[in-house]
Amino acid sequence: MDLLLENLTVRVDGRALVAALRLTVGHDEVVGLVGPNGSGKSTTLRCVYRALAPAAGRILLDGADLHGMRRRDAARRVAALTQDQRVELDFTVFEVVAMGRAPHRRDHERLTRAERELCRRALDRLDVAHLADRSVLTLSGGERQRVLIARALVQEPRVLVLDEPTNHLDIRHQLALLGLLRRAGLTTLVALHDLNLAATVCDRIAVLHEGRLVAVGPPVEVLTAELVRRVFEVDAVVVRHPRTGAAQLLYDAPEGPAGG
Ligand SMILES: Nc1ncnc2c1ncn2[C@@H]1O[C@H](COP(=O)(O)OP(=O)(O)OP(=O)(O)O)[C@@H](O)[C@H]1O
Repeated sequence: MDLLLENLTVRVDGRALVAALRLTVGHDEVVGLVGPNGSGKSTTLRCVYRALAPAAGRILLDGADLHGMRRRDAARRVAALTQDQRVELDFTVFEVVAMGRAPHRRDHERLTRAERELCRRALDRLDVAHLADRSVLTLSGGERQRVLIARALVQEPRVLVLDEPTNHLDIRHQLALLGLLRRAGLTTLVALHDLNLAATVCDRIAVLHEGRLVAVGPPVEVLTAELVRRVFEVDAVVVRHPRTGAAQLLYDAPEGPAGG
């Protein structure tokens, strides 16, 4: 499914938080949204999972206006992992993952055998099967994050929107998650702070600066020392990973090296 952000503009109190953003994410493509704090990444994603409505422009899914759809129809197509998703009720991990089926079921309908199997597979893929019967209230930050990603997958969306999904994850689970996103076969838009992770996993990177798209393209083309200095205000050397060829940044230490 193709996702098209067509001249997306979001205004709050007359100020444009995102201005005339045009971006496509193709079927089976992983596009990374990067940019400094406050550049409009979460605001953009919030429009895609319909927590915010655009002031101007449209979001199209295979040509259909996402904000014109019934809530349930949108929820069958788009799953989101947001920054502020909390699970404060005493449900088990399995129950929380099963909630991802809600857009596909009528209220109080029992899960089918196939749906239970789908949930089990998602628990396995996110390495949380051993926690299935635990209360979500007892989980660590990284475990909870993986449970919420499993819930997004059982929603069987066509489009996946993730806001900083590697938050709380140790490096093994960060890489495992990003590998999973690559193999998921979904239209994926993911906000990431870590430019090296973004360069490792994304087909294309879109760079936001003060609410505007300033660059988009394959990581090796977009992540230049000049762009990193202009947008992120840090000095870095861009190298190629000796085994994968991915662009990777080596940042200059701030003045006064540790221990120096
Ligand atoms: N409801 C709101 N009212 C006023 N300003 C807002 C609102 N929501 C967001 N903003 C502002 O819009 C700008 C963009 O915020 P956004 O959360 O999209 O940035 P971000 O790129 O995701 O940042 P971060 O990297 O810090 O998560 C920020 O300056 C933020 O303070």
